[in-house]
Amino acid sequence: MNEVGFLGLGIMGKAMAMNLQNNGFNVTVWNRSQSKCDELVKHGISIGESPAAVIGKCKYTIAMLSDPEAALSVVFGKAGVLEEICNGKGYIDMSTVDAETSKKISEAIKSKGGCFLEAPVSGSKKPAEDGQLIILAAGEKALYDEMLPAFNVLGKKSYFLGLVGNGAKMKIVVNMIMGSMMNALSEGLELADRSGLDCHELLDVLDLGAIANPMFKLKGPAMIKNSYPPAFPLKHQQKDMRLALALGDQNAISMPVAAAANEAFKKARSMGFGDLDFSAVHESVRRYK
Ligand SMILES: NC(=O)C1=CN([C@@H]2O[C@H](COP(=O)(O)OP(=O)(O)OC[C@H]3O[C@@H](n4cnc5c(N)ncnc54)[C@H](OP(=O)(O)O)[C@@H]3O)[C@@H](O)[C@H]2O)C=CC1
Ligand SMILES: O=CC(=O)O
Repeated sequence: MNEVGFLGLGIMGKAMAMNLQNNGFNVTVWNRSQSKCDELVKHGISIGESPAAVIGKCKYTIAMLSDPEAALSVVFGKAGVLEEICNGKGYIDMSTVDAETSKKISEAIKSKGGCFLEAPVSGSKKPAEDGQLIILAAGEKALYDEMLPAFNVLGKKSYFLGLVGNGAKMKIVVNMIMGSMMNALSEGLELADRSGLDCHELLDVLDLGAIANPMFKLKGPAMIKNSYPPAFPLKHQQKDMRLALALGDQNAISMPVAAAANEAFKKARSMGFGDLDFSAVHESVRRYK
């Protein structure tokens, strides 16, 4: 397995496609905006003119797209995945979407004889560049086994979680927790600052105690400087909170903390911070001075 297709060259997709190419795979890419494909040609990566063209060329094709709408349109749209998927080909969607979207895609792929795996990832731009993602796969186990050489390049650990939908749900639950934690840090930094404390000392104290975590350590110093270079865009974190709240609705789980965090991310989006890092939710607290 060394010919792999890759659809979607955003922050994550570009890093993942490059990793595969640098580690012995021959990658063929497609992206809605052609300029992002052109940048990769100098690294030996080939370009397909549509999702269908990539599927036609490659036995295995990975997708890394922004949201459920994008994932569906690349599969069901004109010159989309469904036009060329067939017996003997595998489609692996690594985007963060809800379980219903994933199941819809799975059923369509299977109706054409293809194999499907959902495989969303935990870990951001840097883990994607370093091949240190956590892969949350579900769907056809045989395809999972065939994809392990690629997953071993992309990630530090892969899980097979069973039926399609379980990978999507696991990813959404993880990101719901992450989004709530980011809001707690934002409020904590603001409270420390406005009550006369040193925010760097707050981060030191947090880092020594029971709630130390890599996210606070990584994002905290930049947040103190009001700097939010996008690694995980805020608009995608808010999408994940929205999907988590919908999953909570389906299961009648009361989630007031997640609901409040979602409101803060929505506020930050309405303030124009959707394309910045999700830590920019800090601005929705800060600007209420
Ligand atoms: N960034 C991160 O830290 C992480 C992100 N994720 C998830 O991975 C996925 C990708 O994230 P990321 O790379 O950050 O996102 P980006 O916003 O950087 O990239 C999104 C990609 O989706 C494409 N796209 C958007 N809408 C459409 C559409 N209608 N049709 C076709 N293509 C479309 C974009 O194409 P174009 O270039 O033309 O706009 C681009 O290739 C998301 O689901 C996100 O939640 C998961 C883990 C970490
Ligand atoms: O989905 C985002 C991440 O950091 O994981």
